[in-house]
Amino acid sequence: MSHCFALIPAAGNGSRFGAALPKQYLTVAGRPLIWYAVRTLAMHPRIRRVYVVLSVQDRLFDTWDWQTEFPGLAVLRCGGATRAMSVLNGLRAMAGEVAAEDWVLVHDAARPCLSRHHLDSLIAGVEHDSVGGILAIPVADTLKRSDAQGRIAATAPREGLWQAQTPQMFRHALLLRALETAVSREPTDEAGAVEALGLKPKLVEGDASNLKVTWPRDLRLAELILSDRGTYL
Ligand SMILES: Nc1ccn([C@@H]2O[C@H](COP(=O)(O)OP(=O)(O)OP(=O)(O)O)[C@@H](O)[C@H]2O)c(=O)n1
Ligand SMILES: C[C@](O)(CO)[C@H](O)COP(=O)(O)O
Repeated sequence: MSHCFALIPAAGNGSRFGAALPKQYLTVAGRPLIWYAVRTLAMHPRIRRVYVVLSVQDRLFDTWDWQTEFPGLAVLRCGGATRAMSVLNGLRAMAGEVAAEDWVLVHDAARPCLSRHHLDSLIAGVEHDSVGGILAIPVADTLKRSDAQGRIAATAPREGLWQAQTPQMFRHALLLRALETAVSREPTDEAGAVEALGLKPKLVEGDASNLKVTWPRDLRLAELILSDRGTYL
């Protein structure tokens, strides 16, 4: 039977957020933002181990006592210049412990509102799939294409469009091959690299609560979601 592992790329610097420190280390209810994703993944009964990929220059991760709460957490100091490079380096570093057919669930450090329910849906939806798949949500709003003056150039059809989220779940060997092939093109997610092999990952419907903290306004929304769920302990 294939096992499931989680890989959290956390080597970004949050340039769009624009804080004094990388957004994964901003404090949310007394804990670093990344703690919430680590906690949900580490507590899921199907996930054998959680790996975190840090920048080699990272001096902030170790200011939190991770080992008391999450003794199995594995820290890989091999982040790269792009998200794809960080994930690829992480996959290479975990290769000794993870079999080719094992599943790897890649999840952004900046998506703190991942829930047990999201993980259950993704694993159930993908574990018997031959390619793998991702959480995503169908586009709900009417889409407008802008011109250079910030005016509407066209209304774009939204049929068949989804917003990609994480986790993105693929077998270790397939994802490694996909990223080794595509990394120089800087795919913004794992599915993009797998698609470039000519494969069609599965879309598993998630929900908008699994948002990514990209801009400062996203942080308040994430805090409200976590607080509403009683996730603050
Ligand atoms: N070189 C990089 C860039 C990003 N990430 C990680 O990829 C995830 C999603 O990326 P994004 O929101 O783009 O984060 P940042 O790169 O930090 O933000 P920005 O693009 O605004 O600089 C985050 O967990 C981030 O830490 C990474 O591990 N290595
Ligand atoms: C992986 C991702 O979170 C899926 O939405 C996204 O692609 C991350 O990259 P971006 O920098 O926000 O484009």
